[in-house]
Amino acid sequence: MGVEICVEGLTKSFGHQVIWQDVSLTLPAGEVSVMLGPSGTGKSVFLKTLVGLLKPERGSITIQGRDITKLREHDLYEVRKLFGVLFQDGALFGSMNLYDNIAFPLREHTRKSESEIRRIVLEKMDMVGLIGAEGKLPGEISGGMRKRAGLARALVLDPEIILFDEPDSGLDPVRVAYLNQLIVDLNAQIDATFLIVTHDIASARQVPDNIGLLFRRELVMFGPREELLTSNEPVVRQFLNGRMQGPIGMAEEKDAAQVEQELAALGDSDGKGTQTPGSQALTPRLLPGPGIPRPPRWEAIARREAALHRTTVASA
Ligand SMILES: Nc1ncnc2c1ncn2[C@@H]1O[C@H](COP(=O)(O)OP(=O)(O)OP(=O)(O)O)[C@@H](O)[C@H]1O
Repeated sequence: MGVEICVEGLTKSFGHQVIWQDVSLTLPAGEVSVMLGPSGTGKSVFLKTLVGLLKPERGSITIQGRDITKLREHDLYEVRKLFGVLFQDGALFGSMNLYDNIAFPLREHTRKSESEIRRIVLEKMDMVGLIGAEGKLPGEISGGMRKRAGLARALVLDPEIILFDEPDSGLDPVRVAYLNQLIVDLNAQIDATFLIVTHDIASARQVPDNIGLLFRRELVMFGPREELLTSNEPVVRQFLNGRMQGPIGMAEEKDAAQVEQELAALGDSDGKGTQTPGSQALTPRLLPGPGIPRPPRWEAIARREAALHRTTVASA
């Protein structure tokens, strides 16, 4: 069914370098959340901290009533079984064919028979559209197929939470569209809690229930997709529109006067986000494919989005 992850007051540093501080958010059970942020703002560090690979200095991460930042290695090992992680390059073993790569967690962490393992591996390969490629080596297949193989491997232990680290990196737009559909379909089918780190704005607009944005060592915003997409907060707007004008600079932050000037030139209020709330366009959400029932939460989301649409139309 997926589990909720509740993060409170989380701070992570490496030596004197604070990566982010006082991050608080709740990833709702079974929902898809996306974490955005300029390069180097610590999105991958956030994923690694959630899964217990990095220890934060302060704050808590509560999963099923336990603060995983306080767990000893043995208990952490148990909690990690709740997670499936899709690393950027799929993180496959180059010398093993896809079947053995995907079977690996089952052989390592369970006592299932080879026939049971075969059933599970083929089921997951089917879910990600890789049937027939069992004997291929990772080096013989495309980047998109490697991602899907990594995803099948992340699924074999039936995780409650799946973390995706830039699943779309290095893929062409068509492969990204297929992968996004696969993510939405999978979420509807297995109901796990998904957190996706991505730079792809089109994906961030269409796929998640919730969006977060890390910037200047802080979580600028985290909330329902429609709230972020219609937000007038300058950092959020700049990032979601992928433009140069705004608080986010090439290498460092810009000064306030420059930001104000740029936003004024764009006709974007006074740079302080004082436009009418909800005046930004809301991209339609990506729906599960034919034959895949929509999860129950979709009705409530559709009502929320329709209400927001009515407000937008009324204020236009
Ligand atoms: N193990 C580590 N030790 C020291 N510094 C680290 C470590 N891991 C990450 N960092 C630093 O943390 C910062 C954030 O890195 P991270 O990879 O999480 O950023 P990101 O937002 O995922 O970037 P990108 O979008 O470019 O992938 C970087 O400055 C990086 O050098």
